[in-house]
Amino acid sequence: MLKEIILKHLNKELSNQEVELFDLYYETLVSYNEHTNLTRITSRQDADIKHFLDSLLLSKLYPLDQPYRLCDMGAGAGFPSIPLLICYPNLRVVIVESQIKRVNFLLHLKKVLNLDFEVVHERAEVYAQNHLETFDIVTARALGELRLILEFGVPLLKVGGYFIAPKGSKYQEELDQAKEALRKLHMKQISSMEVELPDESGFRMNLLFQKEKHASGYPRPYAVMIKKPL
Ligand SMILES: C[S@@+](CC[C@H](N)C(=O)[O-])C[C@H]1O[C@@H](n2cnc3c(N)ncnc32)[C@H](O)[C@@H]1O
Repeated sequence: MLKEIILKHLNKELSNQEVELFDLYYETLVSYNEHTNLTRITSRQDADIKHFLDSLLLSKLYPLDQPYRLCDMGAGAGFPSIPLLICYPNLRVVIVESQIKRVNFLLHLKKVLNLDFEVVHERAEVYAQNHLETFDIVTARALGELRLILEFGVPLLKVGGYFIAPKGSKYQEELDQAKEALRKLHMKQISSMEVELPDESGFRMNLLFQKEKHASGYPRPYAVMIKKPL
């Protein structure tokens, strides 16, 4: 059960209201998924671990108890930002998602859960060009390799803001490849947290970076980023 999983791995007691919201989130996701493909993870046990717990683990990297502006790039069906918002309703969440079917699901979910967040139908790198230095925290799960998502997301951060990157077993390779991106975007690695998800559900390396200075000229157009990665 989610309550036990969260208590065990996050030492956090979910309130009845939070449990009800997660139940409703799960039901809404699974029933919408019957006509619109959003996720392959549909059993309750898998959703609890691979979606809800995995998202909430990010709260261990940095305290989220302030009204931070948080941007979740490519959130798909709402991960990791919606579980974080359920437990930290003080957050001011903006989701930037490029696929309309996922945007429509998120707007439906917003009504069903009666949560306050913004959904923008746009590519993250385009949104970033028009919203430089506006967020305290930027995150993205399964959106792309680290150096690419850093170029998408770091320009959105205020100086002093944090970039949170949940990564898998290839994290070291991605970190090595991202050296130049981290240098050019003035990002310093602050911490990392390694987690084995329960029930052999996979390995996680959650990475936390802080922005030291704003670098102008980023993000570059997508075609340039792909042709000449930082
Ligand atoms: C693999 S899914 C991951 C979804 C979610 N973050 C998760 O972990 O379950 C990647 C998502 O990013 C979206 N996406 C891909 N490229 C994007 C971009 N440039 N800007 C915004 N969203 C993007 C896709 O539509 C998709 O919903």
